[in-house]
Amino acid sequence: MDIRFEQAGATFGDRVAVEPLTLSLTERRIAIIGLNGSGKTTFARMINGLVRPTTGHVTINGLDTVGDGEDVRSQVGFIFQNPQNQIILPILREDIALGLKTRRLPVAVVDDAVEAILARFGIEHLAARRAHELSGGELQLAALASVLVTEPEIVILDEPTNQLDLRNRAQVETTLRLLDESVLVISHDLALIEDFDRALMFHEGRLAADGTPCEVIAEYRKIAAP
Ligand SMILES: Nc1ncnc2c1ncn2[C@@H]1O[C@H](COP(=O)(O)OP(=O)(O)OP(=O)(O)O)[C@@H](O)[C@H]1O
Repeated sequence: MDIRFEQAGATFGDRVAVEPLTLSLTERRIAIIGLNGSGKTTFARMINGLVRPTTGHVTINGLDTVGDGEDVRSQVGFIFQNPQNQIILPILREDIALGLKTRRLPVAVVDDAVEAILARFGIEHLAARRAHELSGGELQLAALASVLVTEPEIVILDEPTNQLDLRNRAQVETTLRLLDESVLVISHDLALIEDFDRALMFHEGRLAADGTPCEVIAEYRKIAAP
């Protein structure tokens, strides 16, 4: 994977959410940390084109997030802070199949892919369940399955362990550890990201630290200290 920001920044009205920055991300597991409102989600949304840069360019494997938006979104899966907002169809199996059906793939291909992803996450028993009945952890895994079934190269997760109990948190943590895809994780859960390949810290819209999780977490503790 090759994510490049070239003097790319984002403003909403006169509010600067992400100041223009230039960087290249090629590591497989990247963490994004920082205080509330520091620009993490905006930065992540710029990667799949959900937020267009107001200055500069963002490219993913050479594709521009604005000019090649559709191709970019097929390469970058995004799992939102509240996975319940992501599940569209009531029955989980149908929801997981949706992303493939919109690509007009043959039914047998869709069915095989859905069964494979359910098995990969060990959630076959949830396939016929209604999404609104699922627990937070089950829903988090279901949202991951719905995104990964379309085989994106990069997966972005916005606070994947937020509001999860210890058991569900461990389940999601293990799942993340075993993913083959490149992952970018926004998290306030520092234990989750401590063995990642690289960490970025945002502060007041600026990329304020970039290095190993150990180095960046130390910077974060400094700015978070009262
Ligand atoms: N759609 C929007 N319209 C206006 N302002 C926005 C919008 N999205 C984000 N902002 C502002 O941009 C800044 C950065 O927000 P962002 O959601 O990127 O922060 P964050 O670091 O992800 O925060 P948190 O940890 O609380 O989720 C904030 O001041 C926020 O109010």
